[in-house]
Amino acid sequence: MTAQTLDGQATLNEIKTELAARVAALKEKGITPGLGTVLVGDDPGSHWYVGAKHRDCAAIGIESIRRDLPAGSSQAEVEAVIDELNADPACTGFIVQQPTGLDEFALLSRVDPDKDVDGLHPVNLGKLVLGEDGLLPCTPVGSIELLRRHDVPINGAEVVVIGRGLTVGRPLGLILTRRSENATVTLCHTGTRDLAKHVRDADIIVAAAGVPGIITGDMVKPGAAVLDVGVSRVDGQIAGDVDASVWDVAGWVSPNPKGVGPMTRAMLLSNIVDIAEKQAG
Ligand SMILES: Nc1nc(=O)c2c([nH]1)NC[C@@H]1CN(c3ccc(C(=O)N[C@@H](CCC(=O)O)C(=O)O)cc3)C=[N+]21
Repeated sequence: MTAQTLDGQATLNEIKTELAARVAALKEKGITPGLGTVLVGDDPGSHWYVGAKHRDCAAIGIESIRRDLPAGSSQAEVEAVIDELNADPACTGFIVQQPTGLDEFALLSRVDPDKDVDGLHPVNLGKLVLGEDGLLPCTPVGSIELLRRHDVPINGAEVVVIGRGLTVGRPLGLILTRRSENATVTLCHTGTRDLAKHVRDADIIVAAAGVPGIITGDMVKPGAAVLDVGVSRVDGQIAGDVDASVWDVAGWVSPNPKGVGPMTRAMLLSNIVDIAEKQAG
């Protein structure tokens, strides 16, 4: 048996077509959505992600507002740019990428929660915990959307999430246990004593550990859906958390690259269009 591919690249293209129509309808009402990015430093990976996000925007009619700051920028310099984008009516929403070395919590908290298209502002994470509507983080929602669009059943499913990080594992556990998703979630992490024991029972496995090949075929229940979210670099190549042996056992696997990465970008675009539509009334 070989698993069905959860093709994130093809799904991104499908979602872009849908969003382009919604952006066109907004433009007829005189509204042009705009995505802002604040990028600090010269990490090549981060530059690639930000570039890809602006290319996605251009393809569907969203304006780009790009602010690249040099490595070593001060807290006050980054905060001034955040204040500027908070106040800019052309900026529907924005993200702050790679502020390593600075007080990240202070930066996140300074973003207007209504423009927080990363869904990582404490108000939006708090709303998620409280069960109120707010902006949601892109990678968890993109992972769920990838499953939905391939008809992988989520309601009642046993899901094992590996990784408790802020951008994926922790919010994903919260989203999947909402009534609207209704999954049973086991959240595994570096303190988990017997990972294989938990993974064995899962209908859906979300590997976001950042440990290359940590999920192997012998750990997976036949027919399970496996999402490979982990991104490591081995000899310059992207290495996911999912070993090649999983493809012979699983029912569905998301490749890496071209799996969850493009879906993260799709949900960023979707968050922007959602905000613009709400403003349009
Ligand atoms: N504030 C903030 N927001 C982010 O959304 C954010 C961030 N910081 N820091 C870094 C991570 C990483 N990230 C990715 C987005 C798309 C791909 C993606 O589309 N990757 C392609 C190709 C990757 C390649 O070939 O290099 C793929 O998976 O097929 C990957 C990674 C967003 N991030």
